[in-house]
Amino acid sequence: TGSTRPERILAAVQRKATKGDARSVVNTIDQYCRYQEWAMNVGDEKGAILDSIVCEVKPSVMLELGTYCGYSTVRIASMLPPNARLLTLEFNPAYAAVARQVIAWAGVEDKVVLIEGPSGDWIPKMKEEFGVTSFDLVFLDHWKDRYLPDTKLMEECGLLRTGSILLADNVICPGTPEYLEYVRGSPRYESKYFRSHLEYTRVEDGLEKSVFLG
Ligand SMILES: O=C(NCCO)c1cc(-c2ccc(F)cc2)cc(O)c1O
Ligand SMILES: [Mg+2]
Repeated sequence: TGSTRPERILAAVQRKATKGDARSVVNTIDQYCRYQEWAMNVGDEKGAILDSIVCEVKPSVMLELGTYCGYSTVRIASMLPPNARLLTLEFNPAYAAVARQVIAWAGVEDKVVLIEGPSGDWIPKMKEEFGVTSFDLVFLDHWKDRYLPDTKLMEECGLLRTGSILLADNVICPGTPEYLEYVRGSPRYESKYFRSHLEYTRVEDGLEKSVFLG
């Protein structure tokens, strides 16, 4: 049995990135996925938009839905102050196993809590299990048909406060039509589209930033 794509990405990180240097981990993954084999990381172009929003919000408590290999986890964590926390949720145990090692190699494990399992099960437990009051910023990058149900669940569980920001990847490709319709049509959100491209390609994609108004 051969290696998996996430395992090959991890191998590239452990071979080429400087241990403890988060930016070199990010650059190594971008290099590998642009020139060796494509993978579904948010990537460098959309990643720069993500960086600007993380810098603007300066979240104390942030949630990422969909860890995959930990590329955006590392990218975000490298921009957070020491006392800030990034909770990241991954359903797929094989992805989570790789992400843990990428996060450790980058040296950001102290700011990251990686949680394995279904978002629908974990979101209602965030307060009791992780002492979360509300999220300052949520990055949605998991199964596209879970963006809307999980957003409604976060509302219902009181995990969003006035000013909480949702940042959603892939709203064009693969697309999240029901989610877009909801946040753009709801009086409870102020939404804005950041046009970009699908990671490492010329295909259109973008990020939707939605501020929860309470
Ligand atoms: O499914 C995705 N994420 C959740 C994984 O657990 C995902 C997929 C794609 C993509 C795939 C295949 C294609 F042809 C185009 C896009 C891109 C992404 O950025 C993604 O986040
Ligand atoms: Mg994505």
